[in-house]
Amino acid sequence: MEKQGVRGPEPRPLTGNILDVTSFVSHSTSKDMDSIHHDIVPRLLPHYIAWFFPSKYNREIKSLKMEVERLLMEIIQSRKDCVEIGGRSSSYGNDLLGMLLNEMQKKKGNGSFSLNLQLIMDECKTFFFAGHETTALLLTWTVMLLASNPSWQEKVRAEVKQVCNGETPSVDHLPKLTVLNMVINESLRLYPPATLLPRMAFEDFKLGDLHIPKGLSIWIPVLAIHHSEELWGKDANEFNPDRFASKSFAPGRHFIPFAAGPRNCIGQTFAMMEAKIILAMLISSFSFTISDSYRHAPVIVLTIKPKYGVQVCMKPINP
Ligand code: HEM
Repeated sequence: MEKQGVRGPEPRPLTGNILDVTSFVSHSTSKDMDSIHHDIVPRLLPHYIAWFFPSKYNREIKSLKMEVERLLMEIIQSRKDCVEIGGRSSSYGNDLLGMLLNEMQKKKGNGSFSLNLQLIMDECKTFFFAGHETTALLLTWTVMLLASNPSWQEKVRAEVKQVCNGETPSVDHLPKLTVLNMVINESLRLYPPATLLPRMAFEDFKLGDLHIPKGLSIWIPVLAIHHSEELWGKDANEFNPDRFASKSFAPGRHFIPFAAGPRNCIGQTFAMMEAKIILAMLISSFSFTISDSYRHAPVIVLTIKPKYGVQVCMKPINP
């Protein structure tokens, strides 16, 4: 990790978190199904009971759920009104919600699987949940890394200046922002927003020396894989975007921030495009350093978040 100009505590590797994750995974794959059930069911039972208990917390969750559904229903209804009442439009729109509503209308009454409003609302919730915090965290950690590594910040700024030439970044510019792409990949490697991928074995199979029985839950430890010295070398815990410059680098094997295979992230290209545009705009308008009040404390609560936030000092750059 470069140290020039870094104020406040130096970002530290994530060893503690990685060990926790690894030990959980090896624990859960080395036991047979029966003992796992014996272990896990008693541990989870209080949580199930707590879930249905009408506590203040549970009442708040339910009321927030209703509020989200009410807001979504309002948006859906206004789209429907445009087409069905006013005849102001022949389509529900060309965004995701519009496409789902158009599909629901087409399939109505033809006997095949049809979408209903509840399913559409659930899809909207999935996309919001899957797409919002993950992208926000990618931006947060990348800003922290750039603020702590001024020479990489300069390299990205010079590239954006040369490629975009003062224009707002467009779809034509994005493939040319290769240094920015390397920095984003390195940020996703060090701080993958989705730290674990839960899977379940649908049939018995062998994984190396391990026998995996049908029905076993397997948690793929993304964070541990991304920090493995065996896979990434001695500097696995350091910020070194250059590792992504190599042509021999094979995405999808050791680098899985968006998972891999048929259930990988459907929003991957969108998220990368969004991140590149936002970071390119930010870096061409501001220079930033990490604040003295920043405390490096990544915590894992499904995603990996900075416990005390990321405070940076921003200075406008005169064009
Ligand atoms: C940096 C940003 C993002 C990261 C790191 C990320 C990561 C992931 C990962 C790891 C999965 C697989 C989860 C699993 O298999 O257990 C996933 C699935 C998914 N993501 Fe993303 N995601 C990001 C942004 C987005 C965005 C912007 C959207 C939507 C606009 C999105 C929508 C989805 C959806 C719908 C799925 C479920 C796909 C399926 O099950 O077939 N994600 N994401």
